[in-house]
Amino acid sequence: MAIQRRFHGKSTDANGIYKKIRQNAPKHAPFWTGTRIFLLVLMALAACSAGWLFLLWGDDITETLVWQSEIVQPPRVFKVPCSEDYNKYKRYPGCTPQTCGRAVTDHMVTQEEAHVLRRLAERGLSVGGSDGGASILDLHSGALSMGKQFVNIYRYFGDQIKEIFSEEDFHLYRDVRGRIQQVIAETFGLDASLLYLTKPTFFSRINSSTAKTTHDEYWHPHIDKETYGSFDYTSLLYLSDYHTDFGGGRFIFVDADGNRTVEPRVGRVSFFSSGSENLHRVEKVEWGTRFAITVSFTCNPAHAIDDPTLP
Ligand SMILES: O=C(O)CCC(=O)C(=O)O
Ligand SMILES: [Fe+2]
Repeated sequence: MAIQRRFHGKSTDANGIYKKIRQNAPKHAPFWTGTRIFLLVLMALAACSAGWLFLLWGDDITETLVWQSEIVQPPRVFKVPCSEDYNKYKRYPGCTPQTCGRAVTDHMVTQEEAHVLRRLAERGLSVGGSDGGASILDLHSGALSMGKQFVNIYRYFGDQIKEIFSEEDFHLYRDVRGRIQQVIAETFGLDASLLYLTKPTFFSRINSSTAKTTHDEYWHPHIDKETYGSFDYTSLLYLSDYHTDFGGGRFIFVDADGNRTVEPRVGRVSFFSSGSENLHRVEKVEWGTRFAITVSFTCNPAHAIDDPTLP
């Protein structure tokens, strides 16, 4: 009852207020009608633009850090605060990440060099390859995906390996990794001689076929320092073009406030500190074939590996 009485009281007051508003309202309404139409048009335009942006960016991309069509000369650097991850490991002054971030440059490796490396990967992987998803070729350990497992390409082919790879190929591979090491050191303010190549460093080939084993599921979000242990800096050299050679397959940084992507381009080098500040994944490849090299670096000399040489 009490509630009913209060409701009636308020209702009477409210009626009075509405009457006052109506009395004070201007008699001519055209101004309001025009504004309403203007607002409706504005809302329709906003909805259309949102639709276009949706089509352009896909459903889960907040920002494209570098588009495939761009040519980035000096590294484009995006700083991010370092995670605590590095505190769990021995610190190496002059190398252990103190400034963290991501960077991309198209200026370190020419398109011709990238094409030579891609042909190397094509030849190596053509003799093996997984049953679906991603296949890898590691010139350091010799690991090559084959069906549902891996073989050692050097043992498998013996002397015939020289029919697949040449000294020049290996020379270029070593040279390119040296340049990448240099640009990482310059960008993060490190002493390049305190940075060491580490494992796994490998070529990847990804297509739209269904992965048959967990090894070949390349699309899961991950932190390189957790996944691989020794990594302090990860770099990726792309050997094929997003849009032209393959669809899907963009590299995505999975940040708390959204997803930021790097679109692969032949000769593009993308590099970043390997801790959880750079959680990332690769979008599923929808068509075509995507080639890349993951070149990894550590600050811990105990995890250093040598450059590969032809046996
Ligand atoms: O190929 C890429 O773009 C990323 C590969 C990657 O995340 C990795 O090798 O850890
Ligand atoms: Fe990774």
